[in-house]
Amino acid sequence: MQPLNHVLDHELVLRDKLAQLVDALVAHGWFVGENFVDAGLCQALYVELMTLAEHDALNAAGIGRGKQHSLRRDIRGDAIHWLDRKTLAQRQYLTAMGTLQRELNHALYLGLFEFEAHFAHYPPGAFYKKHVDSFQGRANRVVSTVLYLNPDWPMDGGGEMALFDADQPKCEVARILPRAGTFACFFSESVPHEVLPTRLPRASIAGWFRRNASLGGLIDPAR
Ligand SMILES: O=C(O)CCC(=O)C(=O)O
Ligand SMILES: [Fe+2]
Repeated sequence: MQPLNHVLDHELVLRDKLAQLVDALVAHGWFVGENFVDAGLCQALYVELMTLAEHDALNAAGIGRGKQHSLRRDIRGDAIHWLDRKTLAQRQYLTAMGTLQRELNHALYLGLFEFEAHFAHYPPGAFYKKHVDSFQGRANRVVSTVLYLNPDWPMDGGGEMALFDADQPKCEVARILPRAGTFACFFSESVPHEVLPTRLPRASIAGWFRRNASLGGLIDPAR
């Protein structure tokens, strides 16, 4: 059995991390934390994604949802695999996101009811042009998340995520190196962001907390 103070330490570290995340979301609309997710878990997720990539088990990512879905390599060049809870590492990550969902609902009354996420692999040269993850009036994606998985990332590796100010979308406010353990989240509707062209294979998990949005009797398509 773990000594009680050890368990309490962990609990306090988690509380502190979640409080920092919530404060940043409220103040700026976005949060970035380095070493935010356990290194062993990131390593397991990285191995899983790279194995999927080696076995051609990823699908070219598109834009738009439902009938509007289309492939646009001029807009985004990643290949994806939706998390399906089949491995322990995925279940551990989804459990952590469940904790974050409860905290966001508790602190910000966001009414989040679901989390969807996919692995993403950007081969050298790939990028994702500036966009927002959810359009006003169709706000079923409320909070976007990204966990980076590459064990090392050189300063000249490219592939950073640039975040832009919600009120001044031309104004870049952060540039994030995609290093394992770094976790970013932001409001899906208001924070424009972009993946700069990568020079190395780039591994991540993009995820979204959703609210149910059925439109005029139409059930919103899941993806
Ligand atoms: O991988 C990233 O840094 C961001 C990915 C992204 O913007 C998306 O998948 O919508
Ligand atoms: Fe995005």
